[in-house]
Amino acid sequence: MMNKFLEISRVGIEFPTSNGTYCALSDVDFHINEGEFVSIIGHSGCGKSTVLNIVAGLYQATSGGVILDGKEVNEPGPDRAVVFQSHALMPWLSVYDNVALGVEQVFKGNKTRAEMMEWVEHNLRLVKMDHATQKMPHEISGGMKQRVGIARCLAMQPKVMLMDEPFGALDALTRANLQDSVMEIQKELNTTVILITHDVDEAVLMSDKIVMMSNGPAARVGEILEIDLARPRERLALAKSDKFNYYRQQVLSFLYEKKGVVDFDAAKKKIETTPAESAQASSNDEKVS
Ligand SMILES: Nc1ncnc2c1ncn2[C@@H]1O[C@H](COP(=O)(O)OP(=O)(O)OP(=O)(O)O)[C@@H](O)[C@H]1O
Repeated sequence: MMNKFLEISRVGIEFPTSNGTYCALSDVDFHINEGEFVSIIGHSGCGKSTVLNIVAGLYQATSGGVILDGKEVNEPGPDRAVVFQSHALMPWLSVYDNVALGVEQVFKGNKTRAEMMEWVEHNLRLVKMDHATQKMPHEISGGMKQRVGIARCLAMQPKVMLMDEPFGALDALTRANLQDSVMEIQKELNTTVILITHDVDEAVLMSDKIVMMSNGPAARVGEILEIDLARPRERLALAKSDKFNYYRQQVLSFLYEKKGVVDFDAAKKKIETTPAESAQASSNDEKVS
C-alpha cells in the first residue's frame, strides 16, 4: 500500500453569492491510502459534495489543493470517476453501450476492438448486469441503473472512484445488495473509494476510515475514525459485534453531541440503542440531515 495516495491538503473554497462571499470549506485536510475505502459524513450542507467536486476537478479550491498519485488535480480526468445518486446513464444507449462509451474514451488506441468488448462484458459481469446488456435504461430498475453506472466507472480503471450518495435513492433491500456488491468488487480490485453518505450504518459497514465533517460555514474535518473490522464484512454478523456498535456510536456522538444538533432527545435515544437493536435497524434508519 502506498501512503497518501490521495492528499486533500488544507483545502478552502469560497463561493460568490448575492449576499457576498460564502466560505464553504476552510482548511479541509485528510489523506487516503491506495485501496482504502473512505466515507465522508456530516450534516446536510456542510460541504461533502463540494469536497468531492474539488477532488473530481469540477470545482477549483480557493486555497490548498489536491494531489492524486503525486500529481496535482486541476481539472476533471478519467483517473477520477464519479458515481452520482441519480444514475447518469445516456437514455438512448443500451446498458452495453453506456459502459462501452466510457471504455472507448479511455482505451481507444490502447486496446483492440475485441479487447474493449471483452472488457465491457467483464465489468458488467462484476456488477451482475451481464444478463441485461442489450436493455435500454428505461427498461431496468433504479438499482440496476446504479449497477451500470458503477460498471462504467470501474471499466475506466480510475485511480479513485468518487461516489456521491450512490445508494441514496434506493429502497433498503436494493441498497443492501448494492452495498455488498460494491464491497466485494472493491476488495477484489483494491479500488480506492471516497463515498459520501448520510447513513451512519452504511459508513461503518463499508469504510476503512470515516471522515466526519463539522458544520459550515468554513466547514472542516472534525474527526477521523479508523474502522478496524475484518473483511469481508457481513451485515448480520456485525449485528452482534460490539466493535461495530462502538464505531456507530462514535459517529453518532460526533454528529449529534459534539456538533450541537437541536434535537438532543432524539440523538440521545439513538446513541443509547443496544448493539442488537442497532443491527436490526435498517441501514436507512440512521440518516443525518
Ligand atoms: N456553486 C455553489 N455556489 C454557491 N454556494 C455553493 C455552491 N456549491 C455549494 N455551495 C454551498 O456550499 C455549502 C456546501 O454544499 P454541499 O452541497 O457541498 O453540501 P453537502 O454536505 O454535500 O450537502 P448535502 O448533504 O445536503 O448534499 C452549502 O451551503 C451550499 O449552499
